[in-house]
Amino acid sequence: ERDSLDTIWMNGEFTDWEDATTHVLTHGLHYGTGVFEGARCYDTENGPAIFRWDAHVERLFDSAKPYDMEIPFSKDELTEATLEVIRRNDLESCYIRPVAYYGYHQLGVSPGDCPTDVAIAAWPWGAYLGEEALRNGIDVMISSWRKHASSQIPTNAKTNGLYVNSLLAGEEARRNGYEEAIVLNKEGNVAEGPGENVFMVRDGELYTPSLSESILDGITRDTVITLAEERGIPVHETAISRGELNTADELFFTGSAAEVTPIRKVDNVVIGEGTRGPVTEELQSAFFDLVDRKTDEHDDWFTYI
Ligand SMILES: Cc1[nH+]cc(COP(=O)(O)O)c(CN[C@@H](CCC(=O)O)C(=O)O)c1O
Repeated sequence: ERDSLDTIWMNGEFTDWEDATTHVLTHGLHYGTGVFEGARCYDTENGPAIFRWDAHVERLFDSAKPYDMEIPFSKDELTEATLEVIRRNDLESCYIRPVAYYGYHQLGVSPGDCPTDVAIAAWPWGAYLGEEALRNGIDVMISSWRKHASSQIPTNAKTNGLYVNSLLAGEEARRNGYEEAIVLNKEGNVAEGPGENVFMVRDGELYTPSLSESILDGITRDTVITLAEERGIPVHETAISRGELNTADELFFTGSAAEVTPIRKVDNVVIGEGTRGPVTEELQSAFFDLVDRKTDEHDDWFTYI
Protein backbone atom coordinates (compact mmCIF):
# COMPACT_ATOMS: atom_id res chain seq x y z
CA GLU A 1 0.00 0.00 0.00
CA ARG A 2 3.05 2.29 0.25
CA ASP A 3 2.47 4.15 -3.00
CA SER A 4 -1.07 5.06 -2.02
CA LEU A 5 0.23 6.51 1.25
CA ASP A 6 1.50 9.95 0.45
CA THR A 7 0.38 12.41 3.07
CA ILE A 8 1.45 12.98 6.66
CA TRP A 9 0.30 15.95 8.75
CA MET A 10 3.23 17.68 10.39
CA ASN A 11 3.09 20.85 12.51
CA GLY A 12 -0.01 22.13 10.81
CA GLU A 13 0.88 21.24 7.22
CA PHE A 14 0.02 18.26 5.02
CA THR A 15 3.38 16.94 3.87
CA ASP A 16 4.50 14.34 1.36
CA TRP A 17 5.50 11.10 3.07
CA GLU A 18 9.18 11.42 2.05
CA ASP A 19 9.36 15.02 3.25
CA ALA A 20 8.01 14.25 6.73
CA THR A 21 11.48 14.24 8.29
CA THR A 22 13.21 15.62 11.37
CA HIS A 23 16.75 16.78 12.21
CA VAL A 24 19.21 14.21 13.61
CA LEU A 25 19.74 16.49 16.61
CA THR A 26 16.03 16.37 17.48
CA HIS A 27 15.72 16.22 21.26
CA GLY A 28 13.19 13.38 21.16
CA LEU A 29 15.49 11.20 19.07
CA HIS A 30 18.24 11.42 21.68
CA TYR A 31 16.25 11.25 24.91
CA GLY A 32 12.95 9.52 24.04
CA THR A 33 11.15 12.73 24.93
CA GLY A 34 7.94 12.28 23.04
CA VAL A 35 4.42 10.98 23.56
CA PHE A 36 2.30 9.11 21.07
CA GLU A 37 -1.04 7.44 20.44
CA GLY A 38 -2.22 4.40 18.52
CA ALA A 39 -5.85 4.31 17.36
CA ARG A 40 -7.76 2.40 14.71
CA CYS A 41 -10.17 3.63 12.09
CA TYR A 42 -12.61 0.84 11.19
CA ASP A 43 -14.47 0.51 7.91
CA THR A 44 -17.80 0.11 9.71
CA GLU A 45 -21.26 -0.65 8.26
CA ASN A 46 -21.91 3.10 8.52
CA GLY A 47 -18.62 4.10 6.89
CA PRO A 48 -15.07 4.62 8.18
CA ALA A 49 -14.90 5.72 11.82
CA ILE A 50 -12.11 6.12 14.37
CA PHE A 51 -12.74 4.06 17.50
CA ARG A 52 -12.68 6.10 20.75
CA TRP A 53 -10.75 8.95 19.19
CA ASP A 54 -11.76 11.36 21.97
CA ALA A 55 -10.16 9.10 24.59
CA HIS A 56 -6.99 8.75 22.51
CA VAL A 57 -6.53 12.47 21.91
CA GLU A 58 -7.32 13.17 25.58
CA ARG A 59 -4.62 10.67 26.60
CA LEU A 60 -2.11 12.27 24.20
CA PHE A 61 -2.47 15.58 26.05
CA ASP A 62 -2.40 13.85 29.44
CA SER A 63 0.77 11.96 28.45
CA ALA A 64 2.49 15.26 27.62
CA LYS A 65 1.81 16.82 31.03
CA PRO A 66 4.55 15.12 33.13
CA TYR A 67 7.12 16.41 30.62
CA ASP A 68 5.87 20.02 30.63
CA MET A 69 5.28 19.45 26.93
CA GLU A 70 2.87 22.01 25.45
CA ILE A 71 1.17 20.59 22.37
CA PRO A 72 0.75 23.70 20.18
CA PHE A 73 -2.56 22.57 18.66
CA SER A 74 -6.02 22.08 20.11
CA LYS A 75 -7.77 18.71 20.33
CA ASP A 76 -10.15 19.89 17.62
CA GLU A 77 -7.27 20.88 15.33
CA LEU A 78 -5.65 17.45 15.81
CA THR A 79 -8.99 15.76 15.21
CA GLU A 80 -9.58 17.68 11.96
CA ALA A 81 -5.99 16.97 10.86
CA THR A 82 -6.42 13.26 11.56
CA LEU A 83 -9.68 13.01 9.62
CA GLU A 84 -8.03 14.83 6.71
CA VAL A 85 -4.96 12.52 6.77
CA ILE A 86 -7.30 9.52 6.47
CA ARG A 87 -9.25 11.17 3.64
CA ARG A 88 -6.15 12.27 1.69
CA ASN A 89 -4.65 8.77 1.90
CA ASP A 90 -7.93 7.20 0.73
CA LEU A 91 -7.97 4.93 3.77
CA GLU A 92 -11.07 3.22 5.17
CA SER A 93 -9.60 0.97 7.86
CA CYS A 94 -6.23 2.06 9.13
CA TYR A 95 -3.99 2.55 12.12
CA ILE A 96 -3.45 6.14 13.22
CA ARG A 97 -0.19 7.32 14.84
CA PRO A 98 -0.12 10.79 16.34
CA VAL A 99 3.20 11.74 17.94
CA ALA A 100 4.33 14.87 19.81
CA TYR A 101 8.00 15.29 20.68
CA TYR A 102 10.59 17.83 21.68
CA GLY A 103 12.09 18.90 18.34
CA TYR A 104 15.32 20.46 17.08
CA HIS A 105 16.88 23.39 18.89
CA GLN A 106 19.39 22.29 21.52
CA LEU A 107 20.65 19.12 23.16
CA GLY A 108 21.13 18.43 26.84
CA VAL A 109 18.41 16.66 28.81
CA SER A 110 16.60 19.90 29.52
CA PRO A 111 14.51 20.66 26.42
CA GLY A 112 15.07 24.39 26.95
CA ASP A 113 13.72 26.20 23.89
CA CYS A 114 13.13 23.05 21.85
CA PRO A 115 9.81 23.30 20.01
CA THR A 116 7.15 20.63 20.46
CA ASP A 117 6.74 19.05 17.03
CA VAL A 118 3.56 17.14 16.21
CA ALA A 119 2.93 14.67 13.39
CA ILE A 120 -0.01 12.42 12.46
CA ALA A 121 0.33 9.47 10.10
CA ALA A 122 -2.02 6.64 9.17
CA TRP A 123 -1.48 3.34 7.41
CA PRO A 124 -3.20 -0.03 6.95
CA TRP A 125 -2.27 -2.38 9.81
CA GLY A 126 -3.87 -5.83 10.00
CA ALA A 127 -3.99 -8.08 13.05
CA TYR A 128 -1.12 -6.92 15.30
CA LEU A 129 -0.09 -10.46 16.25
CA GLY A 130 -1.44 -12.12 13.10
CA GLU A 131 -4.91 -13.20 11.94
CA GLU A 132 -4.37 -16.79 13.13
CA ALA A 133 -3.53 -15.44 16.60
CA LEU A 134 -6.96 -13.84 16.90
CA ARG A 135 -8.53 -17.28 16.48
CA ASN A 136 -6.11 -19.70 18.10
CA GLY A 137 -4.17 -17.51 20.53
CA ILE A 138 -0.44 -17.04 20.97
CA ASP A 139 2.37 -18.45 23.08
CA VAL A 140 3.88 -15.91 25.47
CA MET A 141 6.91 -15.86 27.73
CA ILE A 142 7.31 -14.14 31.08
CA SER A 143 10.07 -11.66 30.33
CA SER A 144 13.25 -11.56 32.40
CA TRP A 145 12.87 -7.76 32.14
CA ARG A 146 10.49 -6.07 34.58
CA LYS A 147 8.17 -3.18 33.75
CA HIS A 148 9.36 0.21 35.00
CA ALA A 149 7.64 1.12 38.25
CA SER A 150 5.09 3.92 38.09
CA SER A 151 7.11 5.55 40.91
CA GLN A 152 10.09 5.78 38.52
CA ILE A 153 8.25 7.00 35.41
CA PRO A 154 4.57 7.70 34.77
CA THR A 155 3.58 4.35 33.19
CA ASN A 156 0.12 5.83 32.53
CA ALA A 157 1.73 8.19 30.01
CA LYS A 158 2.36 6.77 26.55
CA THR A 159 5.96 7.97 26.46
CA ASN A 160 8.17 7.16 23.47
CA GLY A 161 11.22 6.35 25.61
CA LEU A 162 9.30 3.74 27.62
CA TYR A 163 9.19 1.45 24.62
CA VAL A 164 12.80 0.33 24.93
CA ASN A 165 11.49 -1.75 27.86
CA SER A 166 8.82 -3.13 25.52
CA LEU A 167 11.46 -3.90 22.88
CA LEU A 168 13.70 -5.69 25.39
CA ALA A 169 10.82 -7.86 26.59
CA GLY A 170 9.18 -8.53 23.24
CA GLU A 171 12.40 -9.31 21.40
CA GLU A 172 13.58 -11.60 24.20
CA ALA A 173 10.32 -13.54 23.81
CA ARG A 174 10.59 -13.77 20.02
CA ARG A 175 14.29 -14.76 20.25
CA ASN A 176 13.10 -17.65 22.41
CA GLY A 177 10.43 -18.81 19.99
CA TYR A 178 7.38 -17.14 21.59
CA GLU A 179 5.15 -14.57 19.90
CA GLU A 180 5.02 -11.99 22.70
CA ALA A 181 6.04 -11.35 26.32
CA ILE A 182 4.16 -10.73 29.53
CA VAL A 183 6.08 -8.26 31.72
CA LEU A 184 5.92 -8.41 35.52
CA ASN A 185 6.21 -5.24 37.64
CA LYS A 186 8.91 -4.68 40.24
CA GLU A 187 6.75 -6.45 42.86
CA GLY A 188 6.74 -9.51 40.57
CA ASN A 189 3.02 -9.26 39.83
CA VAL A 190 1.59 -9.19 36.31
CA ALA A 191 1.80 -5.75 34.67
CA GLU A 192 1.03 -6.02 30.96
CA GLY A 193 2.46 -6.91 27.57
CA PRO A 194 5.00 -4.78 25.67
CA GLY A 195 2.13 -3.15 23.82
CA GLU A 196 -0.98 -4.68 25.36
CA ASN A 197 -2.99 -5.00 28.59
CA VAL A 198 -3.57 -8.45 30.08
CA PHE A 199 -6.85 -10.10 31.14
CA MET A 200 -7.43 -13.38 32.98
CA VAL A 201 -10.66 -15.41 33.18
CA ARG A 202 -11.23 -17.68 36.21
CA ASP A 203 -14.53 -19.40 37.02
CA GLY A 204 -16.34 -17.15 34.55
CA GLU A 205 -15.08 -13.92 36.13
CA LEU A 206 -12.69 -11.38 34.57
CA TYR A 207 -9.50 -10.18 36.24
CA THR A 208 -7.09 -7.49 35.05
CA PRO A 209 -4.21 -5.66 36.75
CA SER A 210 -5.40 -2.46 38.44
CA LEU A 211 -3.98 0.85 37.26
CA SER A 212 -1.64 0.91 40.29
CA GLU A 213 0.23 -2.12 38.92
CA SER A 214 2.47 0.09 36.70
CA ILE A 215 0.46 -0.30 33.51
CA LEU A 216 -0.92 1.89 30.75
CA ASP A 217 -4.55 2.86 31.29
CA GLY A 218 -5.56 1.05 28.13
CA ILE A 219 -8.57 2.25 26.13
CA THR A 220 -9.26 -1.26 24.82
CA ARG A 221 -8.92 -2.48 28.45
CA ASP A 222 -11.63 0.02 29.40
CA THR A 223 -13.76 -1.07 26.42
CA VAL A 224 -13.55 -4.77 27.34
CA ILE A 225 -14.34 -4.02 31.00
CA THR A 226 -17.46 -2.15 29.82
CA LEU A 227 -18.48 -4.96 27.44
CA ALA A 228 -18.02 -7.55 30.21
CA GLU A 229 -20.08 -5.57 32.71
CA GLU A 230 -22.83 -5.11 30.10
CA ARG A 231 -22.90 -8.91 29.77
CA GLY A 232 -23.06 -9.54 33.48
CA ILE A 233 -19.48 -10.83 33.69
CA PRO A 234 -18.00 -9.71 37.05
CA VAL A 235 -14.77 -7.71 36.60
CA HIS A 236 -11.98 -7.49 39.18
CA GLU A 237 -9.23 -4.87 38.77
CA THR A 238 -6.60 -6.23 41.13
CA ALA A 239 -3.03 -7.50 41.50
CA ILE A 240 -2.48 -10.76 39.63
CA SER A 241 0.48 -12.88 40.74
CA ARG A 242 2.67 -14.68 38.28
CA GLY A 243 1.46 -18.05 39.62
CA GLU A 244 -2.19 -17.24 38.94
CA LEU A 245 -1.45 -17.16 35.20
CA ASN A 246 -0.77 -20.92 35.17
CA THR A 247 -4.11 -21.81 36.75
CA ALA A 248 -6.15 -19.31 34.74
CA ASP A 249 -9.02 -20.75 32.68
CA GLU A 250 -8.31 -18.18 29.94
CA LEU A 251 -5.90 -15.29 29.22
CA PHE A 252 -5.96 -12.59 26.56
CA PHE A 253 -4.29 -9.35 25.49
CA THR A 254 -6.09 -6.13 24.60
CA GLY A 255 -4.80 -3.10 22.71
CA SER A 256 -5.65 -0.73 19.87
CA ALA A 257 -3.24 -2.69 17.68
CA ALA A 258 -3.72 -6.11 19.36
CA GLU A 259 -7.51 -5.71 19.65
CA VAL A 260 -8.47 -8.90 21.62
CA THR A 261 -5.80 -11.60 21.21
CA PRO A 262 -6.14 -14.87 23.16
CA ILE A 263 -3.10 -16.30 24.97
CA ARG A 264 -2.92 -20.09 24.87
CA LYS A 265 0.41 -20.84 26.61
CA VAL A 266 2.64 -19.06 29.13
CA ASP A 267 6.25 -20.36 29.24
CA ASN A 268 4.93 -23.49 27.53
CA VAL A 269 2.32 -24.10 30.24
CA VAL A 270 -1.02 -24.67 28.48
CA ILE A 271 -3.72 -22.23 29.62
CA GLY A 272 -7.16 -23.82 29.93
CA GLU A 273 -7.79 -25.85 26.78
CA GLY A 274 -4.80 -24.32 25.01
CA THR A 275 -6.89 -22.24 22.61
CA ARG A 276 -9.24 -19.24 22.62
CA GLY A 277 -11.53 -19.70 25.65
CA PRO A 278 -15.32 -19.18 25.63
CA VAL A 279 -15.35 -15.93 27.62
CA THR A 280 -12.49 -14.59 25.48
CA GLU A 281 -14.47 -15.52 22.36
CA GLU A 282 -17.62 -13.85 23.73
CA LEU A 283 -15.75 -10.60 24.49
CA GLN A 284 -13.71 -10.72 21.26
CA SER A 285 -16.91 -11.15 19.20
CA ALA A 286 -18.59 -8.36 21.16
CA PHE A 287 -15.57 -6.15 20.47
CA PHE A 288 -15.52 -6.82 16.73
CA ASP A 289 -19.32 -6.51 16.42
CA LEU A 290 -19.01 -3.18 18.22
CA VAL A 291 -16.19 -1.74 16.08
CA ASP A 292 -17.82 -3.00 12.86
CA ARG A 293 -21.04 -1.29 14.03
CA LYS A 294 -23.01 -4.51 13.85
CA THR A 295 -24.56 -3.15 17.05
CA ASP A 296 -25.55 0.47 17.61
CA GLU A 297 -24.30 0.67 21.19
CA HIS A 298 -21.74 3.29 22.23
CA ASP A 299 -22.19 5.38 19.09
CA ASP A 300 -20.40 8.18 20.98
CA TRP A 301 -17.25 6.05 20.75
CA PHE A 302 -17.09 6.57 16.96
CA THR A 303 -15.74 9.59 15.09
CA TYR A 304 -16.90 9.21 11.49
CA ILE A 305 -14.54 10.39 8.73
C1 LIG B 1 2.44 -0.65 27.06
C2 LIG B 1 1.03 -0.70 26.49
N1 LIG B 1 0.05 -1.22 27.28
C3 LIG B 1 -1.23 -1.29 26.83
C4 LIG B 1 -1.56 -0.88 25.55
C5 LIG B 1 -3.03 -0.97 25.14
O1 LIG B 1 -3.57 0.35 25.22
P1 LIG B 1 -4.79 0.78 24.29
O2 LIG B 1 -4.27 0.82 22.89
O3 LIG B 1 -5.16 2.16 24.80
O4 LIG B 1 -5.87 -0.24 24.47
C6 LIG B 1 -0.57 -0.34 24.68
C7 LIG B 1 -0.96 0.12 23.29
N2 LIG B 1 0.08 -0.18 22.32
C8 LIG B 1 0.03 0.63 21.11
C9 LIG B 1 1.34 0.60 20.38
C10 LIG B 1 1.62 -0.63 19.56
C11 LIG B 1 2.94 -0.50 18.79
O5 LIG B 1 3.50 -1.55 18.50
O6 LIG B 1 3.37 0.63 18.48
C12 LIG B 1 -1.18 0.23 20.25
O7 LIG B 1 -1.80 -0.82 20.51
O8 LIG B 1 -1.50 1.04 19.34
C13 LIG B 1 0.74 -0.23 25.17
O9 LIG B 1 1.73 0.29 24.41
